[in-house]
Amino acid sequence: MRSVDQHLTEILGSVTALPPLDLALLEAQGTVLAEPVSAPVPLPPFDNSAMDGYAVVAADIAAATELDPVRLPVVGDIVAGDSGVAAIRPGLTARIMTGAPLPAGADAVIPVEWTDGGNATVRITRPAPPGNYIRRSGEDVREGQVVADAGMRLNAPQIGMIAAVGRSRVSVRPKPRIVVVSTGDELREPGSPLAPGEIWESNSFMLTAAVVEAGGVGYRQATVQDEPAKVLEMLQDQLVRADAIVTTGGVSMGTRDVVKEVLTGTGTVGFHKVGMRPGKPQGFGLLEGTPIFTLPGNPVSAYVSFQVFVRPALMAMQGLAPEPLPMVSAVLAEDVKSPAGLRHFLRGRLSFNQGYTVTAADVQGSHQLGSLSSANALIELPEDVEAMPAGSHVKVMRLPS
Ligand SMILES: Nc1nc2c(c(=O)[nH]1)N[C@H]1C(S)=C(S)[C@@H](COP(=O)(O)OP(=O)(O)OC[C@H]3O[C@@H](n4cnc5c(N)ncnc54)[C@H](O)[C@@H]3O)O[C@H]1N2
Ligand code: MOO
Repeated sequence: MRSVDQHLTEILGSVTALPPLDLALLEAQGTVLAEPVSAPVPLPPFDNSAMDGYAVVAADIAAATELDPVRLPVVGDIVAGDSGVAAIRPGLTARIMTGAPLPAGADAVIPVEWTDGGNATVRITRPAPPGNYIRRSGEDVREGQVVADAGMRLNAPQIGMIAAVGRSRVSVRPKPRIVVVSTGDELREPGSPLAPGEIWESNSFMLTAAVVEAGGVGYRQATVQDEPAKVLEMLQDQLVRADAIVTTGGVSMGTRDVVKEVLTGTGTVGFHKVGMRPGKPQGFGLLEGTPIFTLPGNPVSAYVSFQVFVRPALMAMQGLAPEPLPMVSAVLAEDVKSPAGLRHFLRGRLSFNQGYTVTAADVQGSHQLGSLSSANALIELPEDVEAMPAGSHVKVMRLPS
């Protein structure tokens, strides 16, 4: 039997970051930048007004009050998009709109609310210091500044930032394309009727969704029968569209454990008992250079295996650190038991009230998907722990929410 850490080390030693791809900005949403993006010009590129109002020389209005306003002739109108060649001299003002370039000679902007809004002449009722409501060139981003670094996932703010520095395309690590395959003669498509002995197929739906949650593109492949030639042919057919393949089922000790049968000795695929519960029977290797993860068929085992082994690999393929899901320390609400020598992942409910508390689900069988779907966390108990009393601090992996 190998440990969880040994199995993960083998996996991470075999997967590499996907080669960068040049994508149009919106196509790059959710991908990870492969190179830093920097600003070719400062932002804002020019000094401009933060308010709709009047550009003035601050000294001209130093004595302005409600009772004794300063009157200034309005010599022009400057709107956003103007070329910025306008200028004023002391004693004059120009009407200016938010985002419009500050005219040469002006050193303050007076919002229209501090004036009578005049067109030819304006009465200003309050003084303002130099710099008032002026947005200076470069005060957002300096010329040459890196605004998004390699390794950053492109969410809405980063996409906005990259557009704001004038870039329409970016070099990114594409989302890994993961083909998810279920095997089992007993499996039927949801929506179709069940004959005796059959169940509705759920693993491939769950894991295709988990791939998306981990930043990949999931391709759900229809279930194949437990027939060795068909399984191998289907897996080989999938290689053209897969950066990795994830299978569930057919990897333990049964007479029809077809995934194990056809992949043993194929490529570099190896099968191991891993010291964890759930998720003991695992397979991993490269099939014509493509990573393949053969996860156990019990639904909870498949899910936990995905989070523990496949997710970190997906991170690495995106050029990210192979992080586990976020972990927090929580206080156990009740006593728990754990099998000796195995890392135990218990489904639980994590709640926050000044600190985190976690309650293990009542049932923990690896076929009991109900307790996974109502869990929001996995309690991770180390191999050397056999019991933990209520009140102990435990490591808890938060499930994607
Ligand atoms: N003699 C032994 N038997 C088993 C062992 C063992 O060590 N010795 N290990 C057990 C453990 S632990 C697990 S986990 C399972 C893994 O079995 P397989 O990976 O071979 O999976 P299957 O036998 O195909 O299925 C197991 C179980 O899960 C259901 N299943 C499978 N695929 C799906 C799916 N896509 N959607 C929903 N449910 C699925 C399947 O019907 C079975 O009930 O082996 C134990 N046995
Ligand atoms: O290890 Mo199996 O994956 O628990 O049910």
